[in-house]
Amino acid sequence: MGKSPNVYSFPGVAELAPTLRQYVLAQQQASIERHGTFRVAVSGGSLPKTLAQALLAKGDGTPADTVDFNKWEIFFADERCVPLDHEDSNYKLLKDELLNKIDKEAFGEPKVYPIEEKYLNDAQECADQYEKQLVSVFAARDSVKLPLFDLLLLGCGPDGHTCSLFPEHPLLRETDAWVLSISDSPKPPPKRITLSLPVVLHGAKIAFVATGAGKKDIFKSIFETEEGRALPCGLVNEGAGDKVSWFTDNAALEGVSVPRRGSL
Ligand SMILES: O=C(O)[C@H](O)[C@@H](O)[C@H](O)[C@H](O)COP(=O)(O)O
Repeated sequence: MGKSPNVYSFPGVAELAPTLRQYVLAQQQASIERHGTFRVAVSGGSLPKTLAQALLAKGDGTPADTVDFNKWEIFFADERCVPLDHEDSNYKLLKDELLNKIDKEAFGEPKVYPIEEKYLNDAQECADQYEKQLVSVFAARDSVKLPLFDLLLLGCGPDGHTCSLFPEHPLLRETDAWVLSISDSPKPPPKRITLSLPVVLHGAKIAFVATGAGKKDIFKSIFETEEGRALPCGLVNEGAGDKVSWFTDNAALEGVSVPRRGSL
């Protein structure tokens, strides 16, 4: 890819949120201009909370600073195979943190694509059916090789995983399927579905949101070492170059040698 990812660093989440908002709304605007909707994939973890902080903030009222949720189509970059009202569900997390708090009168309502509960017992079936949902939105598999998300909003685990793509896992080598199942996730719960690495890399923009001193070691590895470049987050950096942006904080980047900026 050649070009490096953009790394943005802030004193903390409160300072990061307005820039994340600006970034997401710029992608929203560009996507609506391109094709009338904004197709986003989101992860679980700490992301929904930070995203809510960014998106539920009071804008300045201009179109460029207004979230147009009616145009949003939200998918899950990864999901746990549990009922949608289960404490482990990424859908529930997003609903509790963001969706339920949207002022729908003012900002509209996103179309959300959760996994289908009837397939929960079989992770592979759950993944296949989720892929079918993607096919129905992004066009038939025979007409597009990969779905094109306008924006993927992802986390970075302490081992360098992203979505439910874990270090050295065979799923990282999958080149055909759009959505994969995993039954031995090292992070509980074990049964999950995840977008494949080629789908992530194909995204128009990819943003990692990861903060706190707990990320220091893994950031050092990802940004400074060969080994780290082979971890799932490192592979996204390598494969998607400057389509990737990292929204992080000074605590996570302490002692990490990577060029960073404090604004877009
Ligand atoms: O379903 C999941 O487990 C998440 O999608 C996962 O991939 C998460 O994004 C990372 O583990 C980072 O989590 P934090 O943001 O909490 O560090």
